[in-house]
Parts: sequence; structure tokens; C-alpha cells
Amino acid sequence: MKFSERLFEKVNCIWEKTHEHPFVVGLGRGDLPVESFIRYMKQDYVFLIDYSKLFAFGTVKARDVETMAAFAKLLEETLNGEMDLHRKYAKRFGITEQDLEGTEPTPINLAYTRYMLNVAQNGSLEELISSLLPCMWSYWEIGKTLAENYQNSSNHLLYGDWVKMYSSDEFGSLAIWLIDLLDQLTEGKPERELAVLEEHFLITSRFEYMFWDMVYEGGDWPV
Ligand SMILES: Cc1ncc(C[n+]2csc(CCO)c2C)c(N)n1
Repeated sequence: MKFSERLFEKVNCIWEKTHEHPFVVGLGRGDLPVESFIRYMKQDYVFLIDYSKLFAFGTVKARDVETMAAFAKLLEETLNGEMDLHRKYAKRFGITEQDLEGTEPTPINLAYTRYMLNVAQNGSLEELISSLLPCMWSYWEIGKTLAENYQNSSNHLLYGDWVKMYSSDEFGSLAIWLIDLLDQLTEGKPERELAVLEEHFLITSRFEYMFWDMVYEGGDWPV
């Protein structure tokens, strides 16, 4: 069994729950309240600022030029592709780039990015990939599921660009590249090392779910 298959099995029940989450279903159906989407977009924008730095760490920790270049491409793609989607949506809703950038991260958002940045700074390349992978892989799963389940939904035009981006083959190929890289890097590794990687993958899969919950429920600092 490939290591990525083991990881998928480990978190499948969390990801299945994500597909049923009212925020995700609302994105697909198109009836998610705009205020919830705006909350998500602002939180996600500052999330992506920190997340993109993980790819920079990937370039630093990579052991060959090809992998360095691939991480650099991911960094570029996040700053100029994915974050541009957020900037375009923000513009439609009358939100400035300064507002987006100045968003104060909620406790869940901060805990999630700090967890990954800590692994990036103190862990191995394999640990870094294991902790950042659920973010990319689970979004691709969500994008594909929404594109399939709601393809005839005339109602989802507002969030159509979001679904289009995350279900695209181009986006999928980035996730596949990272999954394949982790499979290569973990070949022949002892169980005690694999267990550490599995733990990172589980924790950040849980954070992904909590992020959806947080933007749906509006979880913020209590005081
Ligand atoms: C909370 C949260 N989790 C995952 C993603 C998805 N995502 C973040 S970076 C990246 C790689 C390509 O740019 C992908 C797919 C998100 N936007 N927000």
C-alpha cells in the first residue's frame, strides 16, 4: 500500500464529513449567505499569506533542483492564482485589498497556520509535506465533488469560479505531484517515522474541518 493510501484511509471519515458540511454544501448549491462567504474569503486570504510561506520552506528543504522549482511554482501559483480569486471576489463585494490583508485571524486560523509553520521550521521535508498536504488534497476532493454533484445547479453561479478553480485539472495536478512526492520520499521509511507523518496529516485534516466550521459559525476571539 502506498503511504498516501494509508493517509487517505486514516482521514477519510473527516473528509466525508467535510463534503456534508453546510458551508461546503452551500457553496455547491449557491445558497450560502454572502456574509458567510465574505467571512471565509477574508480569513482564507490571511491564511494563504502564511500558507504560501510553507512552499518557500519547501524550496529551502528540497534536496534537488527540480523539487525546488516545483515548490517555487506552487508559491507563485498561490500568491498570484489562488489569492487572485479572492481579490476578484472581494472586488465584487466592495472589499479592498487592504481590508483583506488586514484581516485579524481567528483562533482556529492562527492555530492552524502556526502548527504548519512550526513543522516547516523544525521538521523534515517529509513532515512539512505531510502537514501541508490535507489543505491541497482535501480542496481538490471538495472541488471535484461539488463540480460533479451540482453541475446542473443553475443557482451556484455566484460561487462557480470557486468550484471551477478547485476542480480544475491544473489544480488537481499540483495535488497529485505533492502526493507522488510524499510517496517517493516515504518509501522504505521505518514505522516510527511514518507514524509521525500520519499524525501531522490527521491533525491538519482536523484543522481543515474546523476552518469550515469556524467560517460558517463565525468563531472569533471571545474577548
Ligand atoms: C483553509 C484552506 N485550506 C485549503 C485551501 C486550498 N489551498 C490553499 S494553498 C493551495 C495550493 C495552491 O495554491 C490550496 C489548494 C485554502 N485556500 N484554504
